This record gives sequence, C-alpha cells and structure tokens, in this order.
Amino acid sequence: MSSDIIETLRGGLIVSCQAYPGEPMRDPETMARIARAAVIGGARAVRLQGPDDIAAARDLEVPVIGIWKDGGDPVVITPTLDHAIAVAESGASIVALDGTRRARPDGRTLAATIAELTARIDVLVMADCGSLDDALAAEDAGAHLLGTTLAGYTGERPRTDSVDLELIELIVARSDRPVVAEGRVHSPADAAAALLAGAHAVCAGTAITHPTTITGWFVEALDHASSDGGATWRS
Ligand SMILES: CC(=O)N[C@H](C=O)[C@@H](O)[C@H](O)[C@H](O)COP(=O)(O)O
Repeated sequence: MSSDIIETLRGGLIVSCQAYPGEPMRDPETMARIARAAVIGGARAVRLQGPDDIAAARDLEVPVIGIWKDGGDPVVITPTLDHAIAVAESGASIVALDGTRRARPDGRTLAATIAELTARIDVLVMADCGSLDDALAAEDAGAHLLGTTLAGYTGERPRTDSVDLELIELIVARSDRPVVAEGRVHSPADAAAALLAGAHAVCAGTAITHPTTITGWFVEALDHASSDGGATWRS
C-alpha cells in the first residue's frame, strides 16, 4: 500500500493548501474545497495543515500529506510525536514533519519519532529537509520521502528565488529515497525543472493556493512598470 502511494506520486504535482493564522481563508471547509479544486486540476496529492483541515478533506480520492504547524521557531512543522500521531489519525496517508537535524521540542530524535509513529500507525513519513545533510540523516532515520521544503529557511542553503534545484540534484545523487521538490515552486517551468533535476514529485503551494501572495506579485510588477516604464521588468 505504502509503495503504491509513492508510485502514484511519481512525476506528479502535489498542491499545498494552507492559509496562515488570521487569514481570511483559514477555515477547514475552505481549504478542503481548494484541495478538491486542485485535484480536479490534476494534483496527485494535496498537502494540508492541521488536524481539522486534514479531517475536512477525508473524502478526497488522492493521498493527503498532512502536517501540523505548531509552536515557536525553529522546529514548527509537526514538531513532536504527538503532533505526528494526530496528523495520521486525522486521515493523512503521509505525515510530513521537520526533517532537520535540529533539536525537537519533545526531546525525541527524528529516528525515534519515525519509529514510534510507524509502529503505531501504518503511515508514510516525509522529512521536510533544509540541506543535503538533513536529507541523508532523515534517510538514516527511516523517512520514506525526502522534501526540500526547508531549503533556504534553516541557514544551511541560500534562499533561492525559485525551488532549490541544486539541492534536489545533490540529494538525488546520494540517496535512493524519492525526493519531493518543495519550496518556492512558483511556476509550471519551475515544476518541470525540478522534475528534470531528479525529483520524484513536485509540491507547489503559494503559487497556486495563496491569493494574497500571488496578488502581491502582480501588484509589485505593476508598481515597477509604473515607476520606471518597465525597465526593471525587462532587465
Ligand atoms: C517553509 C515552510 O514553512 N513551508 C511550509 C510548509 O508546509 C509552507 O508554508 C509552504 O507553503 C509549502 O512548503 C509550499 O511551499 P511554497 O509555498 O513555497 O510553494
């Protein structure tokens, strides 16, 4: 079953559907509808945040990658075993969690977290990594999928404008685990480039499901056009 899910994702798009605290779309039913719209568009899986959003999307016919962002920096993505269990029990087929080498708030190692989670529940684990060293450690810790989600957010990799293609290549060269390209996949061209760099699947969030940011991109382009007649835009 687990390997079937991984195979389903091969070459496909995962759409991350998240609204942040205080935002107008922060509502499980809204997120479930956006997820359904993404599936109609061809998403092979969706990534959802929080037990309520995950539960609201239970009837989707594609796998859900679940996370629970909680607590303060630095480890916030499904930071503890209890968060991971709650995500799995809400209906996620894949639990994504912080896959960095940083200390976790419950004191467990990544390996212990994955071992205890998978001993209790039949679920896959995706490690959200910020570097090659994270990815190799996460593979050793038992993660089934390696994500580049945290590249550019932990200080180990530069925050590239679009997805970190170099990191994808580095991980693919050293690991047999499927790599999910995630983080700043901002266009169809970025997604295709990530696949060509060796990713097993590509996850896009903001560029598809975060209208406030997307609107900001358009507004910024218009502001540049108004202020310098388009010189910045063309350069
Ligand atoms: C760094 C972090 O906390 N990333 C989060 C992880 O779930 C989300 O805020 C991102 O939207 C998601 O990874 C998709 O990436 P992008 O929105 O760049 O396509």
